Amino acid sequence: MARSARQSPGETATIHEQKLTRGSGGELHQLAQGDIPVLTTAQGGPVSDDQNTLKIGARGPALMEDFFFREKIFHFDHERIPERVVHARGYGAHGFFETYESLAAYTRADIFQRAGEKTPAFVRFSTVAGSKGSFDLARDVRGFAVKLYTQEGNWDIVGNNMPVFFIQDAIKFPDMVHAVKEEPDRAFPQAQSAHDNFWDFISLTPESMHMIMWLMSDRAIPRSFRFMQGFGVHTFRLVNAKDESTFVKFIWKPKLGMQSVAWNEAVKINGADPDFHRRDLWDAIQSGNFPEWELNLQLFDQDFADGFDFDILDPTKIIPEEVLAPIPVGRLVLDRMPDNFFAETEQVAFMTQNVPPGVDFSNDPLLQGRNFSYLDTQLKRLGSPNFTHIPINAPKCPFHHFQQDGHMAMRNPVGRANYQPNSWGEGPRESPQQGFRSFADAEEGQKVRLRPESFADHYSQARQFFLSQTAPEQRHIVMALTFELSKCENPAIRARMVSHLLNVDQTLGEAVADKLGIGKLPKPADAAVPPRDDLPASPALSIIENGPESFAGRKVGVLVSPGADAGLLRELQAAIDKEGAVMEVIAPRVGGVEASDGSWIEGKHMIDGGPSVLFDAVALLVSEEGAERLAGEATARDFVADAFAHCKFIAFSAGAVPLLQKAGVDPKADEGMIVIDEPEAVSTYIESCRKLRLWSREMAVKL
Ligand code: HEM
Repeated sequence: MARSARQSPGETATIHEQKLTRGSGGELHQLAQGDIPVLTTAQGGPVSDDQNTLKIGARGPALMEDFFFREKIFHFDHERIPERVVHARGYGAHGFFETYESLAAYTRADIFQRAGEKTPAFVRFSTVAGSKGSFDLARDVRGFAVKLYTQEGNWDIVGNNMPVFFIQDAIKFPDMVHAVKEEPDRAFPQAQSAHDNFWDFISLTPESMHMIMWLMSDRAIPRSFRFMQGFGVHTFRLVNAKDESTFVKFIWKPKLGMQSVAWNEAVKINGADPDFHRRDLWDAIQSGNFPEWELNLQLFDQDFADGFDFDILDPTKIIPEEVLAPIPVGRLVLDRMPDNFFAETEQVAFMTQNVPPGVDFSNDPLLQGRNFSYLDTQLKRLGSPNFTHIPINAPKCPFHHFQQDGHMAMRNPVGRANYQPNSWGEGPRESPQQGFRSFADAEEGQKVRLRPESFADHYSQARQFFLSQTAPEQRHIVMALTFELSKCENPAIRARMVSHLLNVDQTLGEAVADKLGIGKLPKPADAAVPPRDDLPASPALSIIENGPESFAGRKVGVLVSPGADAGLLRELQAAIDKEGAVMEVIAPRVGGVEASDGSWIEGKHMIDGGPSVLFDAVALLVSEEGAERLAGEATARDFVADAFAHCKFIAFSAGAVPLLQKAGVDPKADEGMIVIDEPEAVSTYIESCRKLRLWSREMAVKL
């Protein structure tokens, strides 16, 4: 009888604390033993060697017969699915929605019938333009897509962190997305709107001007997904048990308040931590700090719609909160990260047309188009009409239908009847009482391709948004437009955009023209209808005006050196904990430093890997000798100079002065520079941090 050749030799190798087995070519093998299961093929067959293909002799050709290798590589070769055509980069989390009070007067949706009802939820946040591997701090809209697994099927509110959109009709969506994505001949820029094609399209699409104000504002560079609002954008309907309809707009408001970063900071964050937003959500949820939003409804009837300044079907318009107060109706809490990113976050399929009975659509032409697009795109992306069989997409309520077969059918019907009506006495059957009934709106008219005249005002609300911003926020809009347009090679596009900005606000147009070096102001663009200047400012639109007055959920970076005051660090840690914030230590070496009292301070970051852009505020707890030494390092000087330039509150021990000076920062520059040699000063520092940023410094640093 022939004996098989030796397959895997068994010499032991010790790599630090790991005991492995060494193969004949020096490669390492980890063997199953104890509780560690045996590796198998996808068919369940146990595997003996996962390091070497099957060959003729150790140096010979590989064999087709190696079914294990072939299965492994075959599967790997097919791992990728198409990324989303938009919103490719995203991050999701599980949680629940809790209803405050019954809304039965407005809707028969089961989710709103009982106070205290908890409905499972999955939320995916995203950027729009960049591909799956792009960075988090792009200047971009953020997707805010919520899937509510209600007792009457899945309800998806597929929203954004801005309440308006670029275009009024879905037929323009492919053009708009083509224009913003990388240019097709050169395949760049990635995840950036700062290029000719985007601004060419925008400057020829005046309906986008309101959205452009939002996109150029700080809303486009949020500090965290946790600090963003979300909007359903369109007008929807709620329909009650008597089939009466109320118009509704959906708004999510973050409990921790809104916050954004500065553009100069965003650019640096993208280099320091391209996963900044992901990591932030992961860290918060894993540490039990569950982010929360309140769902607010703006409810109105036909009379309000008829009397409102703009068409409520136009997705480039808002209803200001001062005109129609939002009503909080429930809270959304995110308390669990997915077990597997691909299975859940990547495969989740949101669709605007997923609404339960009691929620209905309006005729907004953008929404109507979306209702077609999302189903279509899921088939392309997930590859089978059975994408609802994937657990993240399956309803959590009982469901019964006659759809069958197709690729990867996981839930297959049992029994004889796969049609109805049938005479087998088998269901499921329709229910006029429980089933979805479209609101029976009276519609009639000619079949036309027409934009309503009521959509023609493109500038008034753009102006209202701009004038509702605080001075620093207006400056940021000017700087954002200047930056973006400076990346356009074609001067005609820059000038064309300025011609629109003059219609939004004369000072805005002039400021951008000046910064771009456009000598002669262009004529204001021809407006379809004259822009209004009588819309009152809406303070609700400003982030700064609506600050949280709390530092909860934020992060302090503490730079330490050998000889740092451990007692002060403990005081600081206690005060930050009490505030509901997080402290992280940055040290010259990640292993940490010895404090003045001989205790050891662990580092979370090394100075090169922990720049101040990763933190909301910083503290410099360094000895004088440590400061002298750090002052010789560019990363340490940048740490301080950036924190100052980004208008952050800076606490420092007296020893830190040489470092501040070498970084070009005057220790007495303003009230944002706080000496903390005494424990009492720690509370002054934390109180200051509640303002989040000292924007009054901005003019001095010319951010
Ligand atoms: C108010 C306007 C819009 C908003 C708020 C919006 C929001 C979103 C969000 C949040 C996502 C990402 C969903 C996720 O996280 O998986 C998304 C994806 C997508 N949107 Fe929109 N969108 C808008 C307009 C449109 C329009 C007009 C169309 C097409 C006519 C469209 C087509 C798509 C497609 C094809 C995807 C990719 C879906 C996927 O592959 O899963 N969107 N949109």
